[in-house]
Amino acid sequence: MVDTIFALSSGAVPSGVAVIRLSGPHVREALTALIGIVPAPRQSSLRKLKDPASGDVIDEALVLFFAGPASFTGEDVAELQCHGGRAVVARLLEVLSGLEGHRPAEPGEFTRRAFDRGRMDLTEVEGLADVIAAETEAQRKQAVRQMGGALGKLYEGWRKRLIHMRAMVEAEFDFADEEDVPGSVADQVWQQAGELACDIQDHLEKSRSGERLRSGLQVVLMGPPNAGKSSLLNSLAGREVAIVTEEAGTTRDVLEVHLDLGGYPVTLVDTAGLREEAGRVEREGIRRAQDRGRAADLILWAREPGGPSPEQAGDVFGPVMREDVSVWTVWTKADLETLPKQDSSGTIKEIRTSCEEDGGVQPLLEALTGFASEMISLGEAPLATRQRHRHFLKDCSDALGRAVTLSHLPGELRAEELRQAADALGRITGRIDVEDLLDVIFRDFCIGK
Ligand SMILES: Nc1nc2c(ncn2[C@@H]2O[C@H](COP(=O)(O)OP(=O)(O)OP(=O)(O)O)[C@@H](O)[C@H]2O)c(=O)[nH]1
Ligand SMILES: [K+]
Ligand SMILES: [Mg+2]
Repeated sequence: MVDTIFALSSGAVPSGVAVIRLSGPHVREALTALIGIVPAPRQSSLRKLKDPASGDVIDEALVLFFAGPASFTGEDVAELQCHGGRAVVARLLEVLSGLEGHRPAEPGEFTRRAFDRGRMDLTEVEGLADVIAAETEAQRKQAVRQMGGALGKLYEGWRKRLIHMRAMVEAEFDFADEEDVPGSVADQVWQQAGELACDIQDHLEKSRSGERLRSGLQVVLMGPPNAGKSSLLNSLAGREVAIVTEEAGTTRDVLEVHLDLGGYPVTLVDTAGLREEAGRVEREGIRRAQDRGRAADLILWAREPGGPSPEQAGDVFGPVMREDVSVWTVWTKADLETLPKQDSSGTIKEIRTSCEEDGGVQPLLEALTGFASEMISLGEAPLATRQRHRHFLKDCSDALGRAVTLSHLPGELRAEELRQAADALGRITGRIDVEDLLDVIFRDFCIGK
């Protein structure tokens, strides 16, 4: 028989209320041991929780019982909403450990059981993890949508269409000798397959948006030592995160803050000033700065009056630049000197800032917010949110592309490509062989979920 698992599902104690959750075949026994009865399902009742060994009252709690399979995990589930005192929670967990067939849950194990019993597909599981991790409004929206099944439904719909197409093609093989089957069924199928290929390609192209929203945009501050990068980070974050001194080479490690810009998540990264001659520690800092720059969605080049442009920075910055990443020039210390006339060609974005003036970084904040909303366009259609989705979507799109374009191949081979395309989608939702992926996906969860 499977174990009954239990865990503290609410946050750190002490807290006003703590929720201890149980799931498994012995939940009814546990309730009988603790409160003397199994309460009616889905109705909360106030009960005294007693240690079954001594009869000692541990706490008073609201007790909820969900009879399987109509529960989160599909098993019998109970929730004990007790007071969130350390001793209360510790004692309850200890008592539960002592009960026959009970053990503490592993991270993500409740959700794993829900998945194993078909209560959720993998995209819903991932959506749930994202709801728990969401830090901004746009992230929350996307996660709730995915948890509600929008993405899984989209993929399942496509998969069903592919299965249907394949059935049509194969039916035609079976009836190929018979006169009364119209020869154009397969032609229609290949046309539908072509349309679906376009839909999937379109979805794939937008997938970066969903991934960016999930993980946050990476905006990296770079520039020569003393350009004012750390001061900018502090001003944008509204708190003293980084050390600022007049000494060139103050920042060595990479520092980051999470900003919520109009609901969009932005990770702002401060880095060591770039220069050719540097000591050992600083050189390592510069290497790390270059690594972060290479992974950036946007680089803010900090330039004080008289300082070098990105192009003038030479070998320390040159290798960091990529075709597809924007670099903005952020003029710093604008309170000190009148800035040179700005480049009006429109090819490079230039923004004036000062950390010594009220509202001196406001234009930069606004520009960043605009950039984030452009990079992450959250429309009505659900977006792929993980590299994993993109990987299998690409497999699907490739197989479908072959099925559609290789019209000189025998129908059997083209039908096989349709099967592979459908299977790739099934791997995203977890409908087919994803055993190797499950540990990775559930590992991200906290205990109690
Ligand atoms: N007047 C004025 N001084 C500034 C401004 N921003 C930064 N400074 C000063 O410039 C100096 C360097 O600032 P930092 O923020 O440490 O510069 P950094 O680019 O992080 O320097 P490193 O970490 O050493 O590469 C400090 O003395 C700051 O007080 C500004 O907007 N106006
Ligand atoms: K400095
Ligand atoms: Mg610094």
